[in-house]
Amino acid sequence: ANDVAARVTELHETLHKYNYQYYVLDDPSVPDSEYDQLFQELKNIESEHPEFISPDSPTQRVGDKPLAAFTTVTHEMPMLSLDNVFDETEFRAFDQRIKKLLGLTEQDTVEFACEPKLDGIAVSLLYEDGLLVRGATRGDGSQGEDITLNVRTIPSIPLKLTGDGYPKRLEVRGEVYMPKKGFHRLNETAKAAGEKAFVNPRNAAAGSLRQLDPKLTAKRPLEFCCYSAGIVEGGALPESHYAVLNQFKAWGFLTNKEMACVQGIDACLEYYKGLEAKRDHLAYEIDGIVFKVNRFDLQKRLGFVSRAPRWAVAHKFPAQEKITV
Ligand SMILES: Cc1ccc(Cn2cc(C(N)=O)ccc2=O)c(C)c1
Repeated sequence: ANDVAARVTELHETLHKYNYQYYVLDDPSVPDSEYDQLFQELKNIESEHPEFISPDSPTQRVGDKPLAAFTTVTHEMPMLSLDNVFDETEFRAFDQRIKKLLGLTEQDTVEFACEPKLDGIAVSLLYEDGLLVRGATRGDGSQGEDITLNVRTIPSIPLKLTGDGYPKRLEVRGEVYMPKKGFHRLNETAKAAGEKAFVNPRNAAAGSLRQLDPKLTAKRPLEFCCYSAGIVEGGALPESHYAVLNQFKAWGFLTNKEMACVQGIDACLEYYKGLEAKRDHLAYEIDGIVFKVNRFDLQKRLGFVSRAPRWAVAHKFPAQEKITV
């Protein structure tokens, strides 16, 4: 039996590696057929030897029975909302306020982390000893719904963290979204089946996460992109936001390949204009750019006003005329 155990371990490690290459690096080293062959081999071993089934096995993503209802999760750390700015004047005022509060001069520049604001659903993922133990929606920021069974079906959400050095308890926050291609394919299928179409990818992602039956969620083309940490216990993270995102990528999470770290508000405006120009060609819908003061020590000095941090804003794009599908 220990050669079965050895083979199971080897299959876990190999499939985990291939998933990472495919979903996080977007650079598979083997054809889908080879992945599928190993996946089927693991499924066969598990059906003959159920004692070898573990929660982090790639075969355990789709739960079999629907929930009667979602239970409520109280976030140990509230999931914050961001202040919006809508134009360059407001954006520059944001930068001025920060420099004033930090005692910086006109000539000084603050380093900002820049990320597209994906138009999806904010989700919290809790990992204990590297294993995914809970997924929850943001809800009202203090309480959300437990959607663990549904987030497990999303291939770009790791069931087990990659590599090592992660904290004992780590909460990873990010956006669950539906890429445009998957959205249009889903609506074609819905229309062909005489079902209602979704108005936009954000609603489609929300509707897919709110399914009580994880088998339905598993059929929806959802992705997860991380954007911050929540709880960190029994370990430490890097000292800046951008470094944390790169660390999350090493631990198995998808990060947005447009993300950048720039010096000063003028560079932020260049980044904003650059991304606005290519917004229609992106594989996913975005409704602005999130700019964060990159260094955590400066974030701490700036703090929050009520629930929104002083150190970050979402700089929104002008609303687009919605095409009716
Ligand atoms: C049959 C089949 C198997 C796998 C996949 C997608 N895919 C590929 C890999 C890979 N190439 O490393 C890894 C994970 C994964 O999910 C598709 C689309 C179809």
